[in-house]
Amino acid sequence: MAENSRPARPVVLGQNQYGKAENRVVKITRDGATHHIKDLNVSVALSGDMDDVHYSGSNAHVLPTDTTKNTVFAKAREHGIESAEQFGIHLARHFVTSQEVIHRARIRIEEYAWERIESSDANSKFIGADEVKHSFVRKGQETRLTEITYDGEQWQVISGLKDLTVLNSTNSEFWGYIKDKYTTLQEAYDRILATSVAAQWRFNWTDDEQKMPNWEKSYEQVRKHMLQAFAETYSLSLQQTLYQMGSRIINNRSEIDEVRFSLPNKHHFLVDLEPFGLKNDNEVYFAADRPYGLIEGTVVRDGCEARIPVDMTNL
Ligand SMILES: O=c1[nH]c(=O)c2[nH]c(=O)[nH]c2[nH]1
Repeated sequence: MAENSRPARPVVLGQNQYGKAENRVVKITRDGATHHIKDLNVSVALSGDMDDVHYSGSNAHVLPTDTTKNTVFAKAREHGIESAEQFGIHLARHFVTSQEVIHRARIRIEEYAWERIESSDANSKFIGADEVKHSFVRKGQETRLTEITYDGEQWQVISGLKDLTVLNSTNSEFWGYIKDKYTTLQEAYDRILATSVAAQWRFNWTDDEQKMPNWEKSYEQVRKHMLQAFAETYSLSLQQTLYQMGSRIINNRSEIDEVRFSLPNKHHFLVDLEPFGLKNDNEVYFAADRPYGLIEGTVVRDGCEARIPVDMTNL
């Protein structure tokens, strides 16, 4: 057989590519008290001289997918994420120019957009700004919910929302918890706190003699108070934040007697970049999707009954 010619094969390998898909990288850039967030889902697909690994199992030309994952996180720190396009171009160039055997890189990126949470009047006077500088709500509408029950005499209206995703890039700690022989969690003194809020609230309008609430205004105000309480609470646990969100609603909205929350703790783990000689001072995070802590609870006006079914909020 002539050198470089391929052996005759009855079955021939066609197009192929490989890499790590869906690297969930969150980059926080701190400009004093003002934080900026970039939240990406980055998928890497590489192709090149990959015949051998398929035909014979030789890995000599394989840059491990694990390395492509590490590269995404390290480059987020080293190069920064100005835009998804700029980051994708940088990554693709890196893979193709740093490894002779890689001839083509395809980088696909989904970007999740966030906007800042507006401050309450009291807090904006306190911090001197209309927005909380480290608090964000995911763009895109949440789903609004309602359930109405009528038995010919009494009304029960429970309204709510789901998929309202919020994030604080600072002002969250978690420490002082039970440690048993299975505990490995390190105490956190400055962590990301993120959740996708599912909440339901019960109106105290129960009969036609009572003045009916303004449902539209009520929804808008509940949502606002919920977001502001999330943003403005210095949190020692998601449980504490849950209670603050509920009590802010109960204290500000006389038409509501009870709120129930189901709050998944959307964990963001600081990526260890030390092996690549990089410091990671609360900048680059891996946004894990599962498993997640699930924090649930009811907040009720003193003297009122809790009637929202415990397992309703996950629907
Ligand atoms: O806010 C939190 N509450 C918990 O109960 C908990 N448990 C955990 O591992 N992390 C956290 N965070």
